[in-house]
Amino acid sequence: MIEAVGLTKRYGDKTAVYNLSFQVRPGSVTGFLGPNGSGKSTTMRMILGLDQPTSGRVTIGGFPYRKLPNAPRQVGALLDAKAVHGGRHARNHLLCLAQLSGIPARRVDEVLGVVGLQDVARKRSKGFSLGMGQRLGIAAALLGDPQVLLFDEPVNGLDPEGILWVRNLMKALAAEGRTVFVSSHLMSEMALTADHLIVIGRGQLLSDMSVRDFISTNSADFARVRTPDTEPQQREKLTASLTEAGGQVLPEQDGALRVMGLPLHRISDLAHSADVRLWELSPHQASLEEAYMRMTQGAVDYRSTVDQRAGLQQPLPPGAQPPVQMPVPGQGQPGWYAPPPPQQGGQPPFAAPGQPGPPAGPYGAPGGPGGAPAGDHANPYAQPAAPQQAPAAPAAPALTKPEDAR
Ligand SMILES: Nc1ncnc2c1ncn2[C@@H]1O[C@H](COP(=O)(O)OP(=O)(O)OP(=O)(O)O)[C@@H](O)[C@H]1O
Repeated sequence: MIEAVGLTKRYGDKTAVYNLSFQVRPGSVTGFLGPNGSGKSTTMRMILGLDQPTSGRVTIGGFPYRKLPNAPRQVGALLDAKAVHGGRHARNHLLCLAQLSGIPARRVDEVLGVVGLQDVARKRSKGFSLGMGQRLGIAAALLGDPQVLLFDEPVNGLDPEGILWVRNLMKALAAEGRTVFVSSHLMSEMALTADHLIVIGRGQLLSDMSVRDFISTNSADFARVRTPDTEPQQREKLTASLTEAGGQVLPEQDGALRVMGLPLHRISDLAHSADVRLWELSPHQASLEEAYMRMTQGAVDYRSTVDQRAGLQQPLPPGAQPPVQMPVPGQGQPGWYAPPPPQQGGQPPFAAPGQPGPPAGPYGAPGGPGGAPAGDHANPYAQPAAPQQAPAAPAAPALTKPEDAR
């Protein structure tokens, strides 16, 4: 188990992580979600002893990483897939890592097979695509057959087939009882991969709950109701009638109403009784991505001015509380963006009604046979598809993090 207690990290006057406490348990995939710059990588580096907390502590199995006996056999991590000596062959790179940690050479060939790089094992990694680099990084993480695995944005640069493979790999590793901690800024991906979610914004905890609870808390049903555009008084009349009947009514940016707490047939009856004509009455479900954006929108460091003009800061649904954000030294004023007044224009973030994406997902159960003995010759994670070939394309991947540019 990974446990953080009051974890805080400051770089000069910049607070990257503030008073973060959470637990990551074995046997499940825990998604670590947050917008760019929210402190995910910093937290992972502190877990791995690569950065010292300014205050608080984080332990793995009760030990800080640096005091963990035989750490490379217990903990594997993919932090930065580009941190590879590009002049080395993929196999040599893994061999060096294995030798440093006293891991037998045959394990190198095993993990190359696991990640589907066996056919390019003797190619220099500087010719690798971003996706191949990710696979090599994942191979390195798996080398010591560790019980605890950390992956920082593992699907970065992967094609859809690669994303599906990573998703199944994570689930298979967790099904074997391992602790799997995966960071991402994509809610949709985590909803399909993770069992549990830890959401942070500006280095602070925003949510810590199972995916199931996150979905039931955040993807409430609602109805969209539209009255004739030419008769605004009809809209007001209906709003009053629905509110009086116990419904929660929010204006949508396109002039429709979002109604919660009343079934469709009741809305229809109420409109009829109030002598209001309807142009639209349709059932919807708020998407998980929308809930995540709402949760983190006050904690986004980098925001397009176009987003602001377009009203991408969404109102809270009735009853929902904005995340409590304590002022953090070095982070300026924490903010919750108030809903724009209905007349100010703007659009909801998603044109179509959302699909919450059940955690089981369209891809079914984990691919690996749970409980397969470690080091078994049968490859529990191997993908059926052919490995990617060495690309002719240039290798230089796009910089993805602000710190890469430093
Ligand atoms: N070594 C450093 N020195 C100064 N500031 C840093 C350093 N490392 C991170 N930061 C800052 O701390 C904050 C958190 O960064 P971090 O990389 O942990 O976020 P992240 O959630 O992993 O972001 P991303 O999703 O973009 O990778 C950012 O504002 C970042 O610029």
